[in-house]
Amino acid sequence: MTAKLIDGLALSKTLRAEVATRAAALTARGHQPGLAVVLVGDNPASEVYVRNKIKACEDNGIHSSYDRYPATLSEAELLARIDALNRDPKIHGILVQLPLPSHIDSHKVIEAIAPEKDVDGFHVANAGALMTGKPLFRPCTPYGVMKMFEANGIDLRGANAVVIGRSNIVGKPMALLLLEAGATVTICHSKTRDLAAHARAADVIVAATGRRNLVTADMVKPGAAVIDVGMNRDDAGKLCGDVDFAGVSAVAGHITPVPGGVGPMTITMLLVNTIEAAERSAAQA
Ligand SMILES: Nc1nc2c(c(=O)[nH]1)N[C@@H](CN(C=O)c1ccc(C(=O)N[C@@H](CCC(=O)O)C(=O)O)cc1)CN2
Repeated sequence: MTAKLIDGLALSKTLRAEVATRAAALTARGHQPGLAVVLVGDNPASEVYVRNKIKACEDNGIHSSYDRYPATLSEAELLARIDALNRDPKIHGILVQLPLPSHIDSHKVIEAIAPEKDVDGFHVANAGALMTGKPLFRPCTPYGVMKMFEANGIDLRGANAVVIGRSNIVGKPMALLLLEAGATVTICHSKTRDLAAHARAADVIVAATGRRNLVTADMVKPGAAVIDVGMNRDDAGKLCGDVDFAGVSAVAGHITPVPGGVGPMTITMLLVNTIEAAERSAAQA
């Protein structure tokens, strides 16, 4: 079997066109959507992601502001800036790029963002609401993965889904979204005793560990959908995921590439969440 490629760039193009249409409609009514992007420190990967987010806003009719701070910024200074952005009517979404420098408590920072502007969906109010099925925003990466399932006709009802990784950003919300869609969900992680046995029983695998080649062909049931959220570098410095792409492609039914898979969808869903925030705000004006 050769797996069907799930192309995150192509799906992003379609979804971003819808975002641009909604942004234009809001702008015509005097409510241009606005996203505030905040970056602290000089993590090179974060710089790339932030640059791509700002460019995606520009390309699709969303106004963006960019606060770029040195790693020496204090937690109090960052909290004061978030407070100002919470009160700025031109800003509908606030994105604080993670990770933050270690002297800043990222939980405190996320909790300072107004839940109705928390387009990352990380605030405890949105995380809790995700648990009960009614979040204002779904976290962008797992939300993007759900769109990939939908666009490729992958039926999750009754499917065995294995999520590898238990981060607040990907693993935990991913598991909740799969559960909401009717899958039987297992969350595996670094302490899981027999990862291969869990993975082999799965119709759907979402790998989000940051460990290169963690998922190999012998761990995949023929025909399974394999979604790679990993972002690693191989020995030659080339970007790669958590899945042995060449080996697993020969067994899986669907597979996402890295790059060009989940990554672009993360940015696309940030735009979608920002539009939704702006539409809610316009509806209340
Ligand atoms: N505040 C947030 N911080 C972080 C998030 C997040 O959703 N919100 N997620 C990750 C990083 N991330 C978004 O910020 C992200 C990762 C990867 C990509 C992406 O487009 N990857 C490309 C390759 C890019 C490259 O060449 O390096 C791809 O896979 O094709 C976008 C966003 C942690 N922090």
